[in-house]
Amino acid sequence: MFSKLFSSKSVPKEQQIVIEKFYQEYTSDFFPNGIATICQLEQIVMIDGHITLTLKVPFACEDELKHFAESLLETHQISIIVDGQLDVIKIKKHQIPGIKNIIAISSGKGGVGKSTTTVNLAYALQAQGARVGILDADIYGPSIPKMLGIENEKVTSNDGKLMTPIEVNDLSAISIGFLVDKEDATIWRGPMASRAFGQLLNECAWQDIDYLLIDMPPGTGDIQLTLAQQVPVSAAVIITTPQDIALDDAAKGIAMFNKVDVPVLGVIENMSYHLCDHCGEKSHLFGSGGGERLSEEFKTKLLGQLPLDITICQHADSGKSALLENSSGDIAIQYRRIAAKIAADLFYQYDVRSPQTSEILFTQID
Ligand SMILES: Nc1ncnc2c1ncn2[C@@H]1O[C@H](COP(=O)(O)OP(=O)(O)OP(=O)(O)O)[C@@H](O)[C@H]1O
Repeated sequence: MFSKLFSSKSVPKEQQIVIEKFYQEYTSDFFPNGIATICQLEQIVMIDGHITLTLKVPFACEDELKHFAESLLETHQISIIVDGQLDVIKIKKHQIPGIKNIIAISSGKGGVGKSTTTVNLAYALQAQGARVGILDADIYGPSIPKMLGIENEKVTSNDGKLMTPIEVNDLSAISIGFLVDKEDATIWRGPMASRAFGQLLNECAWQDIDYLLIDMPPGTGDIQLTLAQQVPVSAAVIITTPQDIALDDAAKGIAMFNKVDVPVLGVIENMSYHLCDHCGEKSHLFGSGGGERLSEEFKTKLLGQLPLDITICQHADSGKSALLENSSGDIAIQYRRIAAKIAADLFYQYDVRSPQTSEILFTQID
């Protein structure tokens, strides 16, 4: 089977054999059953003097592919470049053109950092190789335009029918904030808000979006329930802070998604701790262990714990992100890791519901 794949004459035979064996046996947190059962090996060729392994990958995990190359170098002293060709699997069937998967980012309570986390996760998914969009469904308090540094933008249309999302740093974004003044939207009520939201989703010219993150309005009222039911959401992620009150509300959020059969991928505990600038000591200003207890109680995952950090706040206020400003810093790395977990868990969600071999899984999807 592999003779065809390894036909390049320029990659020495002994190295090909070692790489093939390593690929066949490699497992990690992201590939518990082996990378070979999930990713499709396309070719191993020499490009510009570098051994290049091309893989078709069904979820965004650029960092994990780098880790694969580093492990090979460490164990066998063979240096390769992994060229991950992302071909994201559509988890839930839907008719919205230009979008593969929709992920709701939700919080039971306002002010826990849902919009900030949405923006940073969007950049982090992008850093993992994906094309990402953000839909700001926070009709009453759209903060995404400001956090993306595009608050003065207004939506246009290329064809006179569909809205063209605003492009910023290769993200596509749409928000009620691009259509009406903030003050106008705050007086909208139930049906009007739902209609506006439906338009943002369905009447927008989305293009090649692997993951559309929806910044949900905070809370678990009628509007949130309607949105969760109306939209073909593949999965939800819950943002909370460690305070009891936020955790109680986050629990209501998980219960709401359970009620409408939307899988909850996990909980992100934001403002989880603070690192002292001087001594580096970790202090849990709002308590500790809450996110963990919550995820255990609801049999979901604690996807990550993010610090309370002034730079996160400053970046959000000035339309920036740690992912762009300091991409190798600790904060960026944490967001990237959470993003890869979300992408992987979303994929495995499909695998769990359809327990077939990965080969069948690839051919089965449209
Ligand atoms: N990890 C963090 N460290 C420091 N500041 C943060 C962090 N996360 C968010 N913030 C700040 O907290 C404030 C609230 O964040 P954000 O607007 O994202 O919350 P939200 O949950 O979306 O609120 P709402 O639901 O009311 O829209 C912002 O000023 C933001 O910069």
